[in-house]
Amino acid sequence: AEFYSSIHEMTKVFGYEQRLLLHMQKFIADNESKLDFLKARLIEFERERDEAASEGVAYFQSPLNKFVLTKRLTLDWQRVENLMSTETGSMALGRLHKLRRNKRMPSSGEVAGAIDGLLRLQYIYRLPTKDIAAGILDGVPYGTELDAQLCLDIGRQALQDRKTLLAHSWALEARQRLNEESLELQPQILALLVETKVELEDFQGANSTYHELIELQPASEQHAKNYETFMQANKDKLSQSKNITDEHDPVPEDFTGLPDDILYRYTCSGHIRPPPAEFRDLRCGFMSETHPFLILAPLKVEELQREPLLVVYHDVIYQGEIDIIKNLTKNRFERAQVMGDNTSVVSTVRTSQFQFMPKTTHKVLQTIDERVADMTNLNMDYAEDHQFSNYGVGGHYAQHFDYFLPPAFETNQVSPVEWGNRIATVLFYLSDVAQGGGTAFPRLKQLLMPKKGSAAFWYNLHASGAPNEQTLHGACPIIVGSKWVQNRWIREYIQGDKRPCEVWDDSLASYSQIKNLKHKLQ
Ligand SMILES: O=C(O)CCC(=O)C(=O)O
Ligand SMILES: [Fe+2]
Repeated sequence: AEFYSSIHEMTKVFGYEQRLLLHMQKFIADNESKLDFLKARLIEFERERDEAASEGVAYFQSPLNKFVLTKRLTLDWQRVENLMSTETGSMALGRLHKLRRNKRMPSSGEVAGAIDGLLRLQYIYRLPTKDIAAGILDGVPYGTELDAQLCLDIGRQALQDRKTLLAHSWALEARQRLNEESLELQPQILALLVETKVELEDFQGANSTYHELIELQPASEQHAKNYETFMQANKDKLSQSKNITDEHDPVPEDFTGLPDDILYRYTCSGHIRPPPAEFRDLRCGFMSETHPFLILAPLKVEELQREPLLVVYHDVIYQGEIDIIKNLTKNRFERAQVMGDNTSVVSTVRTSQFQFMPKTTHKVLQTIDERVADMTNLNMDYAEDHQFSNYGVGGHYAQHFDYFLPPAFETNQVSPVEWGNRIATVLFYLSDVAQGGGTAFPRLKQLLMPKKGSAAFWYNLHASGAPNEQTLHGACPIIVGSKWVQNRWIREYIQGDKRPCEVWDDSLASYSQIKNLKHKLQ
C-alpha cells in the first residue's frame, strides 16, 4: 500500500506502529531478564573466586570446595554459556521482522513521496523554511520539530527537483539544527551548501564553505578533488558573491503570458484573483432565471463565472450520504493515476488515492445522480462510474483538463468511446479542508475552497463539442487535513437536446478551435 498520498491510509500506520512497539517491548523484557540472570551469576562466581584467592591453597583442601569448583567449571559455566549464546527475544524479533515486511507497511520510497509533498506545499504557498522546521504550517503550530537529518534530506531532494533556493535554505536550517548527536552530519550539510551556492552563483560563499569543509575533514581526498574541480571551473568568478536570503522567486507583478504551472501555483496561493469588475454581474441565491435549467432546480447556487459557466451548489450532498460513501469506499483506495502515452501511469502530477465505483453499487449513488440531473439538466445515463478521491497532506492534482484530447481517443483510453468526450464535470466536496486544498482554475482566476456538502459544476466543452481550454484546473496541495471529493464525469452522448446551446453561443470561438483540433489530429 501507499500511505503518504492519503490521510485515510495514513491512519492505519498508527495501528502498525502500536504492534511494533509491543514486539519491541517484549524483546527488551526478554533480554533484560537474561542479563539480570547473567549479572547475578557473575556476582556469585566473583564472590567464590575472591574467597578462593584469599584462602589460598587451603581452599582446595576442602573436598566440598573442590566439588563446588568442579561443578561450577562444568555445569554452571555450561549453563551460562548456553544462555549467552541463545538469541533471546527471537520470537519478538521474528514477529517484528514479519510485520515490517508486510506489504501493507509503508516502504522507504514513501519518505521521498512525503518530502515531495512537503516541498510542493512550501513552494506553492511560499512557506518559510524555519517555520516548517519548527512545525509551523501557514502560521499554525503543530508541535513537530524537524531534526538536522530531515532538513538535510529535504534540502537534497529540493536540489534534485531544481528548487535551488529552497535547497539552500534547508541546508542552512540543517546546519542550525546540528547538535551533539547529529554532529557527524556536518560535512554532508556543508557539501550541500556548497552545491547550492555554486548553483546560485555565490562563488565567494561557496569558496569559504569549501574551506570550512576541508578544515573539518582535512584528510578527505574527495573534498580536495571536488575543491580542485570547483576552482578550475570558477577561478575567474571567485570574487562574485551573493547574499542569498530569499527562499522563493519574487511574485511576478504581471501574470499575463506565464506558463500554466506558474498560473496554477499563484492561483492556489491566492495571488491570482478575479478583478472586482468581473464579480459585478454574478448572482447568488435560489436562482431560476439566469440559466434555463435552473428553473428545474431551485437549488442554492452561486455563479462564479459566466463564460465558461462555473457554478457552485451549496448543500447538495448530505452527511448521511457521505457516511454511506465512506463506508462503501473503505479499504478500496489505490494510488491515483493519470493518462500516460498509452496507458494510465502513477505520477507526481497527481498524488492522491482514488477508486471508481459503478452506480449500481448502492442506491445512494443513484440518488446522487438524480440530483446531478436536476442540477445540470444533463442526462446521467451516460456518466462514467463515480470516482472518489482522498488527498493527504501535500497531495494535489496539477493543472489539467477533464476532457480527453485526441491522443487519448487514438490510444483507446476513452471508454466507452461511443459516449464521446466529457461534456461536463460535477465535483462534490465530501469534506472540509483545514488549510489549502482548493480547486484552482488558473485561466479563470478562480479558486474554489472545499466546503463539505457543496459541489462545483462546469462545462468542459463548448456547445459545439470543441474543448474549452479555459477550463484548465487542478487540486491545490493540502496543507492540513484530509480532502475527499467525488467526481461525476458526464459524457456527450445524447445530450444534444439537453444542453441549452442557444444561451452560450460560442460557435465562433469553437470554430477556430475545431480547426486547431483537426490540425493536431493530422
Ligand atoms: O480535487 C479537486 O479539487 C479537483 C479534482 C479534479 O480536478 C479531478 O479529479 O479531475
Ligand atoms: Fe479535473
